[in-house]
Amino acid sequence: MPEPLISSVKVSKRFGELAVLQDVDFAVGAGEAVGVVGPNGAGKTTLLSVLAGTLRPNEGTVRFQAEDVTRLRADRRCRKGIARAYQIPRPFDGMTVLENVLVGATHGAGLRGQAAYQRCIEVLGECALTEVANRRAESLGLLHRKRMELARALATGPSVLLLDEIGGGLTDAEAAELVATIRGLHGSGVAIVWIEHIVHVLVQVVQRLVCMNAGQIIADGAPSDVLQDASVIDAYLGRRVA
Ligand SMILES: Nc1ncnc2c1ncn2[C@@H]1O[C@H](COP(=O)(O)OP(=O)(O)OP(=O)(O)O)[C@@H](O)[C@H]1O
Repeated sequence: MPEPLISSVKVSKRFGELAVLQDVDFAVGAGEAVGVVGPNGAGKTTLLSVLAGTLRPNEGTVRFQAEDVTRLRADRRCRKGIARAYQIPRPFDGMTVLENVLVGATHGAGLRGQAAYQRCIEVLGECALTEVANRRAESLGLLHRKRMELARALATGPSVLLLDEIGGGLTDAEAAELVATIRGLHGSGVAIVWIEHIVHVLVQVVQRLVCMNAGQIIADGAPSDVLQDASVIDAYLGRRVA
């Protein structure tokens, strides 16, 4: 087996007495798109935080590009190529869309001057934000805010993009537009780990689905197989999905 791009190896995380992750082995290959589903409180966001470096596991290791990054801070991991976009976009108000994305290019990727600006122009295009580049972030609607959250993460030049329920709150038409954008990003070679409760949206992008329950991975495989897995139906879906 080749070394995965990013992985957790026997990762456990506790909050006080609460065991939120238990011995979780999770691996994503370069350029792969993996969806993560599971009931509320299953530990999905915690796993993403452990991969991104905003949470330190109690046991186990996180590896990225064949390096043990368990003790590396989130900003250092970002420089190496691990970027994260949040469910609730966190724009810098008072700044334009372009300026927000520039923060990702300068602080996240360490680019300066023309190189940073050029990266932003490319990313704004990839995220269909060119037309609103000079608008203030706080004036944007939800879909554009989500796109900007993506663009800021993308401007850091990631090899893997960690997405946490980025489809939440969108209409079906808006979600379809976001799917098209994320498919484009994946097509350009960025690996994607996407937590999402809207399963029919998720499976339009990912080739592999992981289901978590009570801090453990209970299924991992092709989306069609995982969605028919009896333990996944029991723990999460409640019924078979077509
Ligand atoms: N900082 C924290 N301190 C204490 N408990 C926490 C903390 N963060 C998460 N938890 C608890 O850990 C458990 C797992 O939370 P997590 O957010 O990882 O679940 P999730 O699968 O992402 O759920 P959801 O689908 O609702 O977002 C929950 O019981 C949650 O309340």
